[in-house]
Amino acid sequence: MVDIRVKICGLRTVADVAAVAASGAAYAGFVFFPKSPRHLTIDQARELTLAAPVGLAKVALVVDADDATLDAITEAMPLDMLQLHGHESPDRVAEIRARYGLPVMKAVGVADEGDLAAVLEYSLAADQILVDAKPSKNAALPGGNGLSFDWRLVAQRRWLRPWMLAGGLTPGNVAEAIRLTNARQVDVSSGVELSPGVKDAAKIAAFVAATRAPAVPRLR
Ligand SMILES: O=C(O)c1ccccc1N[C@@H]1O[C@H](COP(=O)(O)O)[C@@H](O)[C@H]1O
Repeated sequence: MVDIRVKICGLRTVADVAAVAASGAAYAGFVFFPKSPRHLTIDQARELTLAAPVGLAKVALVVDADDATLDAITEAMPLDMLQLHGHESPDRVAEIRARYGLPVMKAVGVADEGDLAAVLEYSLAADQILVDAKPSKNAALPGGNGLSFDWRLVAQRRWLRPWMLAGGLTPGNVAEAIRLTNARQVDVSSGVELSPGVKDAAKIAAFVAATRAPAVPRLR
């Protein structure tokens, strides 16, 4: 059985961190985007990252952040990865990667085949690509909307960089998403919540368990 690496994003409490660690997820995501119900202050995020056990990778999610914001975040807490979820150009991604010495995951929004060109564009600059659903034009958030895309668009894709599937995943659909796409990494936020920003330990455990289920057939 292939071990699928799971990222649970948008943690807001020490109990969330404990639930994610207990679930066997590989990554814990912390959101720095004031419009999000999952937004953390630097002090809040510092407390959560310090509570994370060794082995749980701590990911800071930012949206078009400037250097001052990134300086403040990276100086205040231990991090293992930066997730760029805005309109950062490939040059800006490379600049951030060099400046902070942390692996960078660039989010690419997908609604149709044409959007996949961006995966190649960012593959030289970023360490990983997050393939997420493209938000609607009037969406308040660039991610974390519980919106999925047609997974067949990324079925069996092989790219230069490791990639992670995101967008509208839930404990109920993640096994099928993995089966269809052959993704080795998955990311979820709203699908493991009781309400926006309120994570549920049982849903987190069920989500990770669903990625481990022997019923998930491998395609090769
Ligand atoms: O979660 C947020 O609030 C968020 C805010 C701004 C940008 C991205 C955000 N979340 C990311 O979006 C994916 C998909 O979310 P969902 O599972 O569809 O709710 C999530 O995993 C985060 O990486």
